[in-house]
Amino acid sequence: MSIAKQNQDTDMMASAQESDRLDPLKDYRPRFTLPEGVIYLDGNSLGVLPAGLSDRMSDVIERQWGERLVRGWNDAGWIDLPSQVAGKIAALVGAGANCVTVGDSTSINVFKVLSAALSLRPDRRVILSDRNNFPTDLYVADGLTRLLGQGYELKLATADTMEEAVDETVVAVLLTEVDYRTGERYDMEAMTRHIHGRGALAIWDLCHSAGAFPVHLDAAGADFAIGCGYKYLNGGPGAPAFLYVAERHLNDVAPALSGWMGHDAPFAFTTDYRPADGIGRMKVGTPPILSLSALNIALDAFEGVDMALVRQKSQELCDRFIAEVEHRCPELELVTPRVREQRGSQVSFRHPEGYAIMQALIANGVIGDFRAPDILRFGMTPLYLRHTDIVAAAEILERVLRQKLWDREEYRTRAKVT
Ligand SMILES: Cc1ncc(COP(=O)(O)O)c(C=O)c1O
Ligand SMILES: Nc1c(O)cccc1C(=O)C[C@H](N)C(=O)O
Repeated sequence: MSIAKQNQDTDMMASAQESDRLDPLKDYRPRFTLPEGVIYLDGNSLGVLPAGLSDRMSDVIERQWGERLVRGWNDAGWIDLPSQVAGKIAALVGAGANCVTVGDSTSINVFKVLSAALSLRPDRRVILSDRNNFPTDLYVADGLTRLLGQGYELKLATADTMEEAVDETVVAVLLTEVDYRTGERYDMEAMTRHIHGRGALAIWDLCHSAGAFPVHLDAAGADFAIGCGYKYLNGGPGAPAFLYVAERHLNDVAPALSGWMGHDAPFAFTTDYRPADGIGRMKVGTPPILSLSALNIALDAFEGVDMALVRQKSQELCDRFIAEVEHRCPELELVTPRVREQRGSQVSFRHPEGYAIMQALIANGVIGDFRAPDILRFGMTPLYLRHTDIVAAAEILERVLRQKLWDREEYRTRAKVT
């Protein structure tokens, strides 16, 4: 290695150390349990384990469930747990607490909000989405149009053509704020305004937004939103998802999944369905108390956190990672926008051997993930990542490439889950 490069590397590490020293979020790291010897850059797929969660879950399992048994619905407050968790999530996504509910998966919630949106504008027949949206959103939207028939259809555009594609046939536009592959971010407020200008409804998927940076659903005028609990919210694998309905629509939406928990009086056990007032009607079945408890506990890690500082640090980590990787690994092509406002909280690079490179990187202690066909994806989670982690991760990535550590058959064999 040249002396000049060595000096530059030393300067970059010194700058990261200084940023860590001054980091206003540094005291939050102990709120998480992080395995030794791992730099975790995949909190955008599955969040880490919050500290103290297992002890608190033992209490839920052994005391609430084991001892209280069915009495737990009342004594342990299980029946109100969805509202309690919804309140915590509402605060993170800029929504009134009465506009959010928690439960089901994101996919199911996509179905619920789409069908609710269609019920508001029966004169229009087109659902519009982004061709690059996360597949489940497209599959569910397509499935719903097939179920409904009657001329309903899903149309697709791209970020460049989206505005133009919102015409007088469109009933709802279903967009993910941050692209799961590239990290590119829609301007939620401007796009929502445009969608409304064309007489359509705006539905936002916040899977890659909630807990990653401040979201302002009410202020942006969004009509509906959904998001998952297991990424930046750290609720654990398969954690319940959330759903938002703007206050102005709360009592007008007709739930397609009219389950008993969304009934006005579930324990009256009447034969006829009468939707609950407000957001309660979007509930379907029995809340999953164990996973909801884990999400509830996980959300405590956000207590007192200034999300503006999270955004600031996330962008610094993204910038630092881009600079480090471009300096060390010129063969990787950046696919995430360089402009801070145009991206979420992840950085992605492209390489034809991306899968094998990611496996070698993971084997060497840096966990990111791979998205087909060729994207290496790195999530930035400011509450527990340090600037020095970013430099160390880039150093290891450089070693994996320079020493061709990825060039092994075992790293080319695709796992079931990537
Ligand atoms: C944008 C987006 N929507 C939806 C999902 C998944 O939905 P579900 O929670 O139903 O698996 C993901 C990731 O899994 C996602 O990235
Ligand atoms: N939900 C996932 C799962 O059940 C298994 C593996 C990964 C995931 C993910 O969250 C993928 C993620 N939505 C993505 O952005 O690629």
